[in-house]
Amino acid sequence: MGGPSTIPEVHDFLSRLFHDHDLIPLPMQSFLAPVIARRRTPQIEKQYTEIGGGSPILKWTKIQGEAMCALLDEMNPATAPHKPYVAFRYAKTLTEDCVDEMRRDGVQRAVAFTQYPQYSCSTTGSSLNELYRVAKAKGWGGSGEVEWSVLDRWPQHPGLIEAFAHNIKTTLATYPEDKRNDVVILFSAHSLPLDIVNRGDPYTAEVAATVYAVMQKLGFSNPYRLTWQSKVGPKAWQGPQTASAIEGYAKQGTKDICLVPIAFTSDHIETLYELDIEVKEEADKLGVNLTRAASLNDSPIFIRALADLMSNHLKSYDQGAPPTGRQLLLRCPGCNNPKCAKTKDWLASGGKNIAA
Ligand SMILES: C=CC1=C(C)c2cc3[nH]c(cc4nc(cc5[nH]c(cc1n2)c(C)c5CCC(=O)O)C(CCC(=O)O)=C4C)c(C)c3C=C
Ligand code: FES
Ligand SMILES: [Fe+2]
Repeated sequence: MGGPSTIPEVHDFLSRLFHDHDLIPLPMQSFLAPVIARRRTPQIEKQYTEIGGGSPILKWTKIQGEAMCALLDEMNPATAPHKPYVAFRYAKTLTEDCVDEMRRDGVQRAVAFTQYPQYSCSTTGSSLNELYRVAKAKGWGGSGEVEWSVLDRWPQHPGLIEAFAHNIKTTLATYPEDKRNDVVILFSAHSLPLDIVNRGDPYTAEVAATVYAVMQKLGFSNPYRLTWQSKVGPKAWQGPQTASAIEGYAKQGTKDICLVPIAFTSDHIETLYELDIEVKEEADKLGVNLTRAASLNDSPIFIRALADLMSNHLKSYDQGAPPTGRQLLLRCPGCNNPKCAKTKDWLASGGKNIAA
């Protein structure tokens, strides 16, 4: 997805986001998207200003990619050297610029590695559809110049689970020992509109799978719930919302809550503004002592997990595994987006067969 690194980039970021029919299918999209983007820009600019003048997502993604590749060069000398490229959906580096850069470098073998641990057609699906669109438009996919494979989801990778559990334990350790196990752990994920959930999107189930695995790793030491944040617009979204869950628990007498962002691997506006400023202020008013587990960012456990995932992926590919997992090839039962079918066929062929 990416985020604007500076305030002047906010408008273009929002404009691309609202033009994305895979994320937000609007009627008369090319007319409405610029209107909504323009109307929303001042408020979002203010939020990015409050978190230091931009999104740190590019910084973290580069750090993670470079550190992962340094480890991979040691773990997998057979496929070295490894080089990370960033393909954001709505901010720089955009997928089209990333593809140009890869082409200039003469890349012959590439892995599309989603940085969303849990798969949603609105996020990873949209990014893969964009990769297909760009490759086709530039005559790159299907040209035989490059061989693609895909790492499309990793909601329960043991290293990911360990990295989350480690950061949670670090935060819980700040509580007095006699209160520590009573702290309610509130896992918070970006919500989805219910029509997307009901279309059969895998995200809700995969986020829940991550949460359960983390709690298992923690030995179910604390009571916990999964709640959903960042609802936008008038539609019905997956609930309960994180802010109302805190309100509900405050009414029930809960004093200590530890928030855990579970569907992003680095900080951005949803953690730094929505959780740390907006939700925190509300919790203070309700008399709830709210803490937050750190995002994974440059966690060495997490970076080792990325390298391990990629190393296993490259090794099994070299031993004859297909370019994509089976799960990527199954469309949502309610999918009526023809782009999904074309992208999946293209990826199943390792980026070799482009549809006419
Ligand atoms: C797992 C992550 C995300 C899912 C799933 C997701 C779905 C989703 N989002 C919107 C609408 C908006 N999202 C916006 C910002 C935004 N979204 C995510 C992640 C997920 N979105 C991130 C990381 C960010 C912020 C990037 C940053 O730099 O911090 C925005 C823009 C901000 C705003 O206007 O409030 C919108 C709009 C929908 C409709 C959707 C599912 C269909
Ligand atoms: S919307 Fe899920 S596969 Fe098309
Ligand atoms: Fe979003």
